[in-house]
Amino acid sequence: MTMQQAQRRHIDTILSYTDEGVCAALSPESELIGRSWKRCIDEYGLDPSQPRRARIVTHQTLREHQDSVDEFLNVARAGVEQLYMNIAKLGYVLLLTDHRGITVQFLGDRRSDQRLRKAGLYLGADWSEKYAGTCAVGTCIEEGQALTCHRVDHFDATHISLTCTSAPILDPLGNLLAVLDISALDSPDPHSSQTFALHLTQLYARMIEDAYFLRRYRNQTVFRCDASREFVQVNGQYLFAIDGDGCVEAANTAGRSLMWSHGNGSDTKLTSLFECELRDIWSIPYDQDDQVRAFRHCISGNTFFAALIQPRIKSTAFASSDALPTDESVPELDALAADDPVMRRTLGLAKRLRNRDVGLLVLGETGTGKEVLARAIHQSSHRSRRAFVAVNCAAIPESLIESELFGYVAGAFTGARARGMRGMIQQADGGTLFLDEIGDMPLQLQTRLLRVLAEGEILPVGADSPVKVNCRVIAATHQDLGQLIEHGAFRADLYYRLNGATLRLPSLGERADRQHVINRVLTHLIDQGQLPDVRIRADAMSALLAYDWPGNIRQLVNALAFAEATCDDGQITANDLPDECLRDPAIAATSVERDVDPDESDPLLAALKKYRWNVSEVARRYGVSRPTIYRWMQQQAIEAPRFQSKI
Ligand SMILES: Nc1ncnc2c1ncn2[C@@H]1O[C@H](COP(=O)(O)OP(=O)(O)OP(=O)(O)O)[C@@H](O)[C@H]1O
Repeated sequence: MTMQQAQRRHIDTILSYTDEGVCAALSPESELIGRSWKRCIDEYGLDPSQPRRARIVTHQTLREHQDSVDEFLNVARAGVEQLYMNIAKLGYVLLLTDHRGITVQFLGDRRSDQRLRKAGLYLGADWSEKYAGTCAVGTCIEEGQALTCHRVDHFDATHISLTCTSAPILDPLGNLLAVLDISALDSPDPHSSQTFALHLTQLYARMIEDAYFLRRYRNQTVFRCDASREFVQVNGQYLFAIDGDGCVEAANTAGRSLMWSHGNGSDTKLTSLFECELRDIWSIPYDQDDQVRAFRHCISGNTFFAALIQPRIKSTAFASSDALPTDESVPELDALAADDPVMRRTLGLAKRLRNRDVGLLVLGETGTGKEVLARAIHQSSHRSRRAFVAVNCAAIPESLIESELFGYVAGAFTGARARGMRGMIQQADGGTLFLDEIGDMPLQLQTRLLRVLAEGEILPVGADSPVKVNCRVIAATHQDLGQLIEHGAFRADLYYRLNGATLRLPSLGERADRQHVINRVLTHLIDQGQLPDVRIRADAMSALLAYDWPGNIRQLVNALAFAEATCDDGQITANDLPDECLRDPAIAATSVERDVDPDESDPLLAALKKYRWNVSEVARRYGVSRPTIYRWMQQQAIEAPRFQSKI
């Protein structure tokens, strides 16, 4: 049969499948192929009688797809090349696609270039099911499992001479990251000829996935275990990145399946997965020959052998407050809190990491003091003699942020300074770069920033050669970066690069040491010459402690400045505080109303009359400040009678 005849026959098969919903050519185990054909017809509206040419995306689009998995591609390279060496002689080519099915890496025989390109076995080829129809990559993406799409399993008649085998590669959180595929232009007829290809592809996909996992969690302790004592160190199947309390922060696919078998997908402690105590885990020696210990799995009762993989930066693995001493005194950091448990933990971690070059991510609501913490870390570190450069990614217009951050050379663009400009990253050389509101950094710049962090060099706008920089990066945000990653607005690899450790700042309303913060902020404002020497009286302190501070420490700073401007004799009383810091005025009003003239329809006017237009007294009764009473009077057009005091 000629190729044309075979294609014609295939089109007929699919058309009859469309009409009858069954196909004798599909074996029962091809249920998944049948489902994909159905999707092609019902969901994507593909027409089997109109075979499509392979779609190769433009160079620019390819770059964008490659950039989005940049760090992963670096890790995957060795595994991909090794697999290709094993299969090239058998006539296979290798494709690595991103999670959308775009081929971001390709290894094939140059001599067959033309044929491969035509068949879509090429860099930049789009193998999404939506475009290419049923195929190994696209169907693997949709079904989330490894498969072989052999010859007439393909939907599109152009592909029926191909045999393709794909396996998914997941990131440490279980999301699809990439698809590994091996394909051949020609192959023997039986489907079973590809069984070995399927096993090999799955094996390498797992190896690459694990290499990426270990890379991502290189700064953390990884608990690696396997049913075989001999294999655990070379190729242990189950990987768990753990913190100092033995909590699992991430697991590879095999590890996750062990957790699920436990009926607990997240928040699992190793001590509830295996019959052991925390000290049994930490007593596994890192540096001795016999590094393996046996543990019994709680559910199955099976024995697993475990080893620990040491973090590259030891201290980040010991997030637990009892794993390392935290009583070291670091005045710059100690000053930020008194007795609040969350702050104690945060500052303990900051102390341990202040002299490490690991990226830090500071999380907290707006105004909780993220920049203040970043400065304190810088001041207490060996970088303190060099610059601390703060960049607010949300405040710089998108059009300027690139040149502000990376700088530019003379004549780089119209309007540029004649001598060029050193960007903020370069200004922070030797010191600390604080990237505030990192969640607002445009995606394209995230890619460039990732390179800076990975390679320690920047390329100013318009420059030919990169410049070396060595700065410690502390990033901060009040946004949920996990959600931004899910919506494609933030790069997962940048997140992991920035997040060597997370430092959380509680909101002011939650802090057990609010009084310390209030006193410290006041002292700070006075020391800085921003306020004269004032004192907070007890009634004001009670009100400040009772308030929930939605604007956190920034709001506190403003409230104290306001109160100082209103107070007499350098003493801040409750009356001097802004309204919002006091009791709800409506509630206050009801208590005032009780003892004023019931015939007066306006309670404020009644109160003013009752207290002989003594605004301070009325304010005190309402529990608000004098300016508030004046504002209310203005709003209600109430005018105080002239010479009231003489009446
Ligand atoms: N421990 C502190 N002592 C004195 N002042 C503080 C302290 N923490 C924060 N502040 C003050 O509170 C204000 C807000 O602090 P900062 O800018 O660090 O908050 P932030 O969390 O970075 O805010 P944003 O999310 O809006 O960027 C600043 O005026 C800062 O000086």
